[in-house]
Order: sequence, then structure tokens, then C-alpha cells
Amino acid sequence: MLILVVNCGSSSIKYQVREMPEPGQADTDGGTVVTKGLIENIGTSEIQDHTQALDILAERLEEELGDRTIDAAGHRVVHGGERFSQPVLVDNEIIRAVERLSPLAPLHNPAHALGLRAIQKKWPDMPQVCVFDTAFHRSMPEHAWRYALPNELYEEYGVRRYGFHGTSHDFVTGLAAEHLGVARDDFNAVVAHLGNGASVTAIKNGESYDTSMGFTPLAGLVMGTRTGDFDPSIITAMLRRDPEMTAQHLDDLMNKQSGLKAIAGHSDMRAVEDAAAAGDAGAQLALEMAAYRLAKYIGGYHVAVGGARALIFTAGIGENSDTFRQLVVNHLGALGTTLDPEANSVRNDQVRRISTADSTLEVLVVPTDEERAIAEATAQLVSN
Ligand SMILES: Nc1ncnc2c1ncn2[C@@H]1O[C@H](COP(=O)(O)OP(=O)(O)O)[C@@H](O)[C@H]1O
Ligand SMILES: CC(=O)OP(=O)(O)O
Ligand SMILES: [Mg+2]
Repeated sequence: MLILVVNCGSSSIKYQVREMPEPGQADTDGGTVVTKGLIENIGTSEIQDHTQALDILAERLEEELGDRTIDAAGHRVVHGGERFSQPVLVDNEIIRAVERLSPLAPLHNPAHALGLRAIQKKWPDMPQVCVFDTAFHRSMPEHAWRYALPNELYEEYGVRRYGFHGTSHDFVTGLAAEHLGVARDDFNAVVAHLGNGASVTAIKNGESYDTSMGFTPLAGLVMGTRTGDFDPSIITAMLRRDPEMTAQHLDDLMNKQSGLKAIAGHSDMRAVEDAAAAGDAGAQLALEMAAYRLAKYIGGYHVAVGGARALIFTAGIGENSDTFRQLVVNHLGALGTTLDPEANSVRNDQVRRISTADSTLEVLVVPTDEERAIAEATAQLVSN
């Protein structure tokens, strides 16, 4: 079965076509990638809108797939609100629901809705599935997801912690439990998904118990261009100083001008590490801030789940940066967690253990694959 996996952003569409085994077949190993790519600059004179981007995608697929046809499309949808705890088959009502969640994810959900409609128009008979970043976190207990704010903010505006990157946290949790030979229901762990956006999740009995992102993907860790946690009174203080300041300006400041970029001058971790190695003090500080913030979350989540068995690193930075992993674990001495430097320096795409034999938490690197997880969920739903 051929599955098109799409991640529609406001100005780009990332896609992958995977050949998936029929669900229920004994060996569902995630299938194989047939082709993948990126269409950028949507909303410019080059490519006007998502409909035009889809025309380009269709042309490329025709060239690359010949007369083979796509059986279904699976979409990454960042915000599923309180409604969606599972992937769903798409119809008009679902697209409207994704659109209605736009106030909670203004950078993401409007683009997802455009992508869903554009595909529906182009291939009316192709089934589509939405896979939500928030879904895995629907298992969090209320004391973890509530904010200590007046009730009507939750009741009327849905102000609560939702959490993101759920598809990835879920996927690597399963692989780690399997690797360690633990039943997933008994598995307690801390998962650090460290990409351009970064979040850390407390896993209790195989489910999400708490997570660092919140109402939006801004909260928690120090990221490439996002602040992560900071005192919200900074915002009101800025508004008092400059009453002309707009929500747009503040969103841009917190989401695009902050994080590593603000402290080191680079948002890309490789560039930050190179600058730090060359002696740049700002880059060294940025690394230390990001590692320290994450270490505090790990300690907190170890307590939250009643003792984690494993600490899992994943995504671009988590999978590739032995330097950053070492900086984080340097703070975990009080937990008795230590890395084996040789194991930590190994580079491959396998699930691997990088802690010493006597380390209290077993530290694993687990490569994530959100596209594979989306393709699997899509194949599963459309075959039922
Ligand atoms: N070898 C490496 N060393 C350090 N950082 C790396 C390395 N490879 C990739 N990264 C970092 O991973 C991040 C991107 O992660 P990724 O998961 O691809 O992001 P996203 O999917 O959120 O766009 C970037 O900060 C990049 O610098
Ligand atoms: C939700 C989120 O932060 O996504 P990304 O890491 O792709 O920016
Ligand atoms: Mg990512």
C-alpha cells in the first residue's frame, strides 16, 4: 500500500511516500521510503498557495511513481485540542475541526487545513488521515495539565497544557521498551525530543504523564529560536514600557528571536557547537543554559513517574550530538547517572545504550521516525 505522508507548514510542504506492508501482516517493519521531498516558498510570487503547491507535488509524484497510485494520505497535525486522542479518518467536519483549533496553533493548524482541502480537491477519492501531535498527551492527569489560572480561561478558551511531538514521544517509547525487554505498561522513562522544537516527556506505565510544552509549543526547553519557560510578567512589563507593542511582535520575539539564536547568535545546534568549540562565550553560555534547563526537567520527571528506568534522547540534536548529551548528563550526578564516553561517541541509526553499566538510569539513543509512525497509523485506519 502506498501512503503519502504530509507535513503542511504555512510556507512549505514536507512529504514522503512510503510503501507499507498490509496491516495485520506478521512483519510490519515500517515499510520503505519510495520518495520524499520539500516544496518551499508557498505564499510568494513563485508558488501562490497550497493548491498550487499540490499541483507541483502531483507532477513530481507522477514523475517519480509512474503509473503507481497513492492509496491514502496521512497528515501531521500539530494541534488536536481536547477532542482528538487518536488518528482519525478525514471528512469535511474533521477539516473544520482542525481549522477551528487555529487560535490554539496559529502557525500550524491553518496550513494543515489548507493542505487537507487541497488534497481533497485534487484527489477526491483518496482517503486522508490526521495524526495529531497532541494526541499522545491526552493521558496526562489533570494536576499536570491544569494551569493555576482562573477557571474561565480553561472553560472558555481552552487554556491548559496540551503538549506536542506526541507522535515521536510515543514511537521512541515503544522502541525503547522493546530494546530493554520491558512490557510497555510497566515502563517508566523520560524522553527528550531535541530538534528545532524541543520537548521532554515523563512516561509512566508507557503513557504520557507530563510534558514540557504547554498551551502552545513555546513552553519548556531552550530551543533553536524559542524561549521555553520564562516569567510571563516580562511580557506585561514590556507592554507597559511600549503600549504600541502588538501580539504579532511579541509572538515573533518569543518564537523566532529567542532561544539559542538570542544567546549564541545561531539557532542551529551544529553552528552553536562549532562556535563554542572555537571559544565563543555566548555559544558556550547558550549550550550550558539549554543543557541545564533540560537536566532540571529530567530530575523533576524522574520524581514525577516514581523513578524512571531510562532516559531517552531523540530527534536531530538528541540523536546526533554526543557533546550536548554529555553536557546534560553532567548535571545528573545526584541521580547516579553516567555516560560511557565511548558508547556516547558512536554514530549510527540504531537504538543504542550509551550509559555505563552501573548507571542508575539507562541512557538510550533512539532514532525517531514520525513519518513512519504516521504512515503506519494511516495504513491501519484506511484498511479497517
Ligand atoms: N551532528 C549534529 N550535531 C549537533 N547537532 C545536530 C547534528 N545533526 C543535526 N543537529 C541539529 O538538530 C537540529 C534539527 O533537528 P531536527 O529533528 O531535524 O529538527 P526539526 O524536525 O524540528 O526541524 C538542528 O539544531 C541541528 O543543528
Ligand atoms: C510542535 C513543534 O514544536 O514542532 P516542530 O518541532 O516541528 O517545530
Ligand atoms: Mg521535528
